[in-house]
Amino acid sequence: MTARALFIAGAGTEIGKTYVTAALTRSLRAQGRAVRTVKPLASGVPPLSDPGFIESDTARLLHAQGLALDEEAVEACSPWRFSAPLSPDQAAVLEGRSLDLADLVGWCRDEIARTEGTLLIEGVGGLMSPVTGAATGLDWLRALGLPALLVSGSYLGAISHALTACETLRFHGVALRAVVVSESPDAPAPAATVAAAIARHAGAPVACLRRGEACPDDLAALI
Ligand SMILES: Nc1ncnc2c1ncn2[C@@H]1O[C@H](COP(=O)(O)OP(=O)(O)OP(=O)(O)O)[C@@H](O)[C@H]1O
Ligand SMILES: C[C@H](N)[C@H](N)CCCCCC(=O)O
Ligand SMILES: [Mg+2]
Repeated sequence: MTARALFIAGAGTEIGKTYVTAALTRSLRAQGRAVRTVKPLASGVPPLSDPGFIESDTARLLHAQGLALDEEAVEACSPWRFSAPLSPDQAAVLEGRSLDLADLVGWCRDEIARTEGTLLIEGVGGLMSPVTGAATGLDWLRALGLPALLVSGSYLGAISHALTACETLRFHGVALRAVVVSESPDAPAPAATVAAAIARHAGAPVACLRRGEACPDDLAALI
């Protein structure tokens, strides 16, 4: 069995990838679709025993899948976890560890092969944030050959960040399934206005997720 898989990339960090991925996961599950959601490489994740773990991407994604927060589920969702809230390569160094792109790609390929239904893979930081000492998130995405869902914010500057990421994906031949604008706090323009500006140049459908909103049906229908 081979999953229909999608890579959730970011125009930057802390802009809503996990929020959007969790919302999408809930929406697909509510429609009765088989979905598995993973964040293979995660930095800023304290140990499971730490009360702060509940705020981690791994915890949020497990919660969206209705899974228990136990060691087995955590390991299956995020096999490479680092405590420091830094670029993962730097966080790994602080723990005297390192990560090889081939291992990360191999793990994802195995998940794609054994998952039934839809597999959502959340990336790390922005599209070109480092994932190892040598490789970026774009290298990871290209090696997997998956289509991308690009998550953007709506803060001032987000339009250029999103379109720069769209151009980079296009240049490297990565299929862009859709862009999702996740409303940033205190943004000076409505998220819908930012989404419309991105839509004029993105060459892909653009959806908008207001603060606290669930996944819009038109976005779930694209996945
Ligand atoms: N549309 C939204 N509504 C409400 N809260 C949101 C929304 N988008 C993002 N957030 C909140 O903003 C914060 C950052 O979002 P999130 O963790 O999804 O970013 P990220 O892109 O996944 O970051 P990272 O690069 O660390 O993976 C979180 O607290 C999240 O819950
Ligand atoms: C800790 C943070 N929330 C993410 N997990 C990692 C973001 C790395 C960004 C690196 C960069 O592009 O400068
Ligand atoms: Mg995240």
